[in-house]
Amino acid sequence: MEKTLVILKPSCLQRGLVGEVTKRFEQKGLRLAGMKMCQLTDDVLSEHYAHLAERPFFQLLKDAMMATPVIVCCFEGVGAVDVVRQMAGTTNGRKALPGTIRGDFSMSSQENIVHTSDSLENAAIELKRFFKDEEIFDYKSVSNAFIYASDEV
Ligand SMILES: Nc1ncnc2c1ncn2[C@@H]1O[C@H](COP(=O)(O)OP(=O)(O)OP(=O)(O)O)[C@@H](O)[C@H]1O
Repeated sequence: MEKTLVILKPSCLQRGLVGEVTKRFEQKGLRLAGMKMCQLTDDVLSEHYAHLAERPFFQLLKDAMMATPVIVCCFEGVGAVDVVRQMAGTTNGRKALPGTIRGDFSMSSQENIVHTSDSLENAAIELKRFFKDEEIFDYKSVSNAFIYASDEV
């Protein structure tokens, strides 16, 4: 089953939106396969945001991501990477469409509530960055009765 990384950013925790954001993904039909609270470090953020290293806001972004712990989540489902990305909305909260997480809860490019993997390839890299293999639950290991109905067996 396709898996993607979601980071509930410090802005999500500070605004008290953890339940709301998680609820949206769950209600959509995505399945939570991993979740933990952790304090990010400058080193891991430099790796995670390496594509932004030359941007003027790079250090500010890293500082904002270390302002409080974050919650890293693994959601899974058919087409999960694109579904989650669409639900998050575009980077700038002021431009994100209403109905998306950023469109509904952010007025900022930086403090935009969630990070979501932007491709299947990056999702695999990012999940490895933030989770040990054993921290991702394998739903196939339990009875079929627990497997959420989906168009993929
Ligand atoms: N112009 C900006 N000013 C301040 N922060 C920014 C700006 N552009 C991007 N960021 C921050 O850097 C993060 C990563 O930027 P990127 O261009 O990869 O956007 P994204 O793929 O929509 O976001 P994410 O990777 O967090 O899902 C953004 O989510 C945001 O927090």
